[in-house]
Amino acid sequence: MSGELSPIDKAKFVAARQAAEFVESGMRVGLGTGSTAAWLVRCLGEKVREEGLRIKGVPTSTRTAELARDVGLEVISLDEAKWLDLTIDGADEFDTELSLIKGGGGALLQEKIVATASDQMIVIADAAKEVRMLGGFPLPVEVIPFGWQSTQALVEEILISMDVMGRQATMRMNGDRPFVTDEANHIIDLHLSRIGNPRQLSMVLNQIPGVVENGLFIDICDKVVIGHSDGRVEVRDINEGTVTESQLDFVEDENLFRDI
Ligand SMILES: O=C[C@H](O)[C@H](O)[C@H](O)COP(=O)(O)O
Repeated sequence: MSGELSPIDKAKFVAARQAAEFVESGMRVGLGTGSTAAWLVRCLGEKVREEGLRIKGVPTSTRTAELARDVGLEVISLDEAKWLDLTIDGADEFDTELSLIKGGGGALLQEKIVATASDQMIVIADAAKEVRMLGGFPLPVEVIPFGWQSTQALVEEILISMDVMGRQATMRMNGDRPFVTDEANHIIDLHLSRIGNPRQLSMVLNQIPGVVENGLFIDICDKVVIGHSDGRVEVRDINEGTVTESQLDFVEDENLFRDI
């Protein structure tokens, strides 16, 4: 990638740049997956090279692990880290309670395990990810391949019984084959348009035997760093209820602009 960033990439970049300031030397840091999290990984790589930041990173997917190593981060497994100081990740949607939909890139399982094993989770997002009610983005549900069609039928039955809007469930495809996650599972996307009670839906979905996990992150995220394409960054904190705002410059750094 070279030259001018698109407005959306500028927004993702400034969110990542700001969030990288929460990372301190000595920390064990969960590294999210996706295009926004990739900016974070690049920013951390830059801080390691330029400022001597010393951290151990736990990636949430094979592609994040690859990028993290490429930019010079020390990568360890969650089992080696056991517990993390902080996880920084992207999201597909967030609401006013900082509940999230994640898994657009299929990494929701590792992402939820890593975020839950962290003292703090910070989400980085462009402003378009903010919604009044979750559900506009299809909700990913990770299922084991064995009997996935029966699992999908059970999911659909539950959506009907809960009277959830939309109700359509589709197998995520990669070409003409089902998409396969890092854990060798499949993803069923639920096209719901609005999720009135995300907590209840999450609990009910996870009770179906073939369901491994779903992309609703409830009471996991502590802060959202929201980037705008003009360089403005807002930070919302669930505990302190604070909103801070700052303005970041775009930094022309060839290393940061490498393709994922
Ligand atoms: O599985 C993917 C992750 O949950 C991503 O963090 C999420 O889809 C957001 O991705 P992006 O930053 O590319 O919009």
